[in-house]
Amino acid sequence: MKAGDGSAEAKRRAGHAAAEAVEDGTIVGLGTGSTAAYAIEAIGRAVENGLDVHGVATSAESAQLARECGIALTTLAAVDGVDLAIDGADQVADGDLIKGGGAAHTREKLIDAAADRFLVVVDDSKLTETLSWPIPVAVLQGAESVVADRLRDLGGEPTLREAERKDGPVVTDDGHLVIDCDFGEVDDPEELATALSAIPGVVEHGLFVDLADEIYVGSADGVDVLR
Ligand SMILES: O=C[C@H](O)[C@H](O)[C@H](O)COP(=O)(O)O
Repeated sequence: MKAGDGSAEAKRRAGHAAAEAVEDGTIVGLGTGSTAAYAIEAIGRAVENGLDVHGVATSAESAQLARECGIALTTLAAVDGVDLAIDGADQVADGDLIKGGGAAHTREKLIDAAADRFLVVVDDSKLTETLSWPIPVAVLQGAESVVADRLRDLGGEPTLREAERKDGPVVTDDGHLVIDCDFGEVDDPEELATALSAIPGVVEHGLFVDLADEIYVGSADGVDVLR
């Protein structure tokens, strides 16, 4: 499940601009998805030219790309902190995000929230007035039907995410299932985020409230940075 239909050029611009914020000797959170991939590739080119960084990957996908790009990897457990994280988003409204279109939001939130500075990279198709994209909710295996009932109690329409080119549901890098829950327009993201986090069996949800420090928005004209 993927959001938006932004141009590759707009994504590339956002990813490359954010990668310029990476400083020598730092620990960098490496986001997941097609836009974050442009940032990872740009960091990789900087590493080839002598930049010394260690990456903390938010998914198997970003770890693989980082290795291909020559970026040394470490883990959250092995470092004192993350200096900067660069990650994509499926929808952005008033600085809040919906993430998890690639089912990576659990590790993404852990690493993005741990970073001193969290840069979001999106193309301009992701910007909206009010968040309304179905919210990805990672759940423990076996908890999907009780969590779905609780999501309906909150006014949502839950759908278990089905895998492509595999029978059955999507299983995340950490072995969880994903329910995409449509709440329509989310007027109070913080209230909904708190309610989702309180459901037993929910591992993590894709509402990222008040976490982003800067949002790099790529478009046909260039890059705007929203703070
Ligand atoms: O789980 C996936 C992540 O949250 C991605 O960062 C998000 O889906 C955006 O991906 P893309 O840049 O490919 O639209």
